[in-house]
Amino acid sequence: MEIFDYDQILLLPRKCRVQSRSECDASIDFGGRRFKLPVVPSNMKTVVDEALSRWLAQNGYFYVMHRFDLDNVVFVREMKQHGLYASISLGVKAPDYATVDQLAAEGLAPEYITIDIAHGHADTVRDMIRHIKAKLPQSFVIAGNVATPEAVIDLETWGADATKVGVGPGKVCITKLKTGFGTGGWQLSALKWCARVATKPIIADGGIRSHGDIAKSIRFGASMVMIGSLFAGHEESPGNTVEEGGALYKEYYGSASDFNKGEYRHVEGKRILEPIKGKLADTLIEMEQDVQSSISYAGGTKLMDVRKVNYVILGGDNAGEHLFM
Ligand SMILES: NC(=O)C1=CN([C@@H]2O[C@H](COP(=O)(O)OP(=O)(O)OC[C@H]3O[C@@H](n4cnc5c(N)ncnc54)[C@H](OP(=O)(O)O)[C@@H]3O)[C@@H](O)[C@H]2O)C=CC1
Ligand SMILES: Nc1nc2c(ncn2[C@@H]2O[C@H](COP(=O)(O)O)[C@@H](O)[C@H]2O)c(=O)[nH]1
Repeated sequence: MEIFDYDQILLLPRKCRVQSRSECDASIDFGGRRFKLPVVPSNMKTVVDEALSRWLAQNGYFYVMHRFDLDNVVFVREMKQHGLYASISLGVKAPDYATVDQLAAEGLAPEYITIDIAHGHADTVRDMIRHIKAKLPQSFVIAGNVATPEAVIDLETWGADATKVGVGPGKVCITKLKTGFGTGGWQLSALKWCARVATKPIIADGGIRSHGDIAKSIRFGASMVMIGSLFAGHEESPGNTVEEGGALYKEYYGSASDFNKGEYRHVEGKRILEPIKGKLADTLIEMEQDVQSSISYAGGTKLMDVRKVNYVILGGDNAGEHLFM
């Protein structure tokens, strides 16, 4: 098996088929809706909040609201009152079951539910998928996070409509250091490995450091890319603003950090400061333009044309050119 990460891969251009990059369509169909970009901000407290969720839904982007210190039922009700789709996160504990029951009792099926725990290849996730499918059969269920083909096969078999791949590649992640496990350092090849067996969409989660990594994720099998650090630090980002040495930063912390948990127990995340980088809407427009350019380099006109390109691995034992996935 080849082991590589984003910075060791370059995609190879194919003959251009468009007159202008504006002809390239970066949108994606995901769970029955079409979104402008194959990108979703991480469901973390310093990345997304209610206001951003509303804005993303109103402007044609996918979002997943986080699940911390939040009344999911109120959130879903308000999104629906605004005529917007609802996309929530759940864990696997008793209060999460109660949320599903209450949503079902009130006839408030969210369009998307993401079961979001650190070790998603677990019986607890199987049971939660089954509970959601019984109570809220209309909801599109995303389950994770996982790192192996076996896990993808199990989650799909248990009824997940999409899986989320990535254990430990995140910028504020310390899972690798604390546990010795994960896809940190080889996330892109883990994605490729998982995509080989997937029959449903995959969300590649974590490790994106530049916009070109979005096209690389699509090339290796993702339908959607979850991004934390590149989205944290915008003017609208929910993290607190911190001034240091005359410069302004926003805090970005892991969901399994003591900052998020409120206690130092099973900590697998840390806090960093992200330089403030302007408006989120501008970054999304730049991302769309960059993905359009990726599609044009792929010799295509639509996002999935990126899947057709060859690639090279730079350096290391696996270095070489690859004609097919
Ligand atoms: N993508 C990634 O690499 C990672 C992401 N995270 C994020 O942090 C947040 C908190 O995650 P999490 O701690 O799972 O959520 P929860 O605190 O809600 O825990 C979920 C359940 O899974 C159990 N659990 C957690 N980790 C393990 C494990 N390694 N083995 C067996 N059982 C486990 C917990 O029990 P108990 O606590 O008693 O063990 C609990 O019952 C989530 O948003 C998650 O996505 C966290 C780590 C890695
Ligand atoms: N191991 C941990 N992973 C975490 C934690 N909180 C969030 N995450 C994951 O990171 C990505 C974002 O990665 P980035 O490289 O884009 O910044 C996020 O979507 C989660 O999957 C954590 O505390 N520990």
